[in-house]
Amino acid sequence: MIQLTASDVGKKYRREWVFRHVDLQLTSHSSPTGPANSFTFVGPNGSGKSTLLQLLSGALPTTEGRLTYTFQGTTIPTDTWFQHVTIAAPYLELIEELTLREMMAFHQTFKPFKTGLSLDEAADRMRLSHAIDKEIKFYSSGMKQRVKLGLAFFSQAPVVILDEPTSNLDRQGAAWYHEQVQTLQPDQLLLIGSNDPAEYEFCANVLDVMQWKK
Ligand SMILES: Nc1ncnc2c1ncn2[C@@H]1O[C@H](COP(=O)(O)OP(=O)(O)OP(=O)(O)O)[C@@H](O)[C@H]1O
Repeated sequence: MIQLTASDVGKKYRREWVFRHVDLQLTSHSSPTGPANSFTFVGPNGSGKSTLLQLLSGALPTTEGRLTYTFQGTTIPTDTWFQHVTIAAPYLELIEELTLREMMAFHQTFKPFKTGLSLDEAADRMRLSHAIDKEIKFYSSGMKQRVKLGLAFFSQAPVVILDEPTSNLDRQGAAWYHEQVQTLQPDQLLLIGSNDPAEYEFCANVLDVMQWKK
């Protein structure tokens, strides 16, 4: 079981607080069956969803308060937390000079895929078999988004963070996203940042970041 705890966390850019006094306990399911447990952070543009997700991923430091991470009962040092997290977000770019095959092989040098998933199978699950040997710079924005999401869905990571997951996806792409979410395992924890109710309709835990802006 994976657990993230935020205790009185706040983030300030220059002189402005984005949010303060965030207390959270985010835990994956302890039962070995069923879908992954998920939490969605909602709020208007600029309210701090992406900032909070980046803090929780360990990519940004907090200004005040404390984040603690435990995996299977053991506390994980902050500087190795990133090994447990996979993230897909608009501000995280793919290496566009690589082909999809090369991108997936590179990604797996630090985040292996779930056991047994080959590169060809992964491309097939992204619906990108036909473009596996094409450089990503020649992909459409929807194809790139499927690559970002696929890398997150298929990685063997206990925490999956998706910021604006269906941006650039058409209706078929959005349906594909919903299918893939269902394949996350019960011992994985899914965290979403969203403004679009259709992307988190399955999620039982919806948290408005505006509550931490007072
Ligand atoms: N690197 C930065 N330096 C200074 N201010 C920043 C930085 N990143 C974000 N901010 C500010 O922090 C606030 C929260 O931004 P954030 O991107 O987290 O919001 P968001 O809820 O994800 O917005 P959106 O829905 O538009 O993606 C905004 O006021 C933004 O201008």
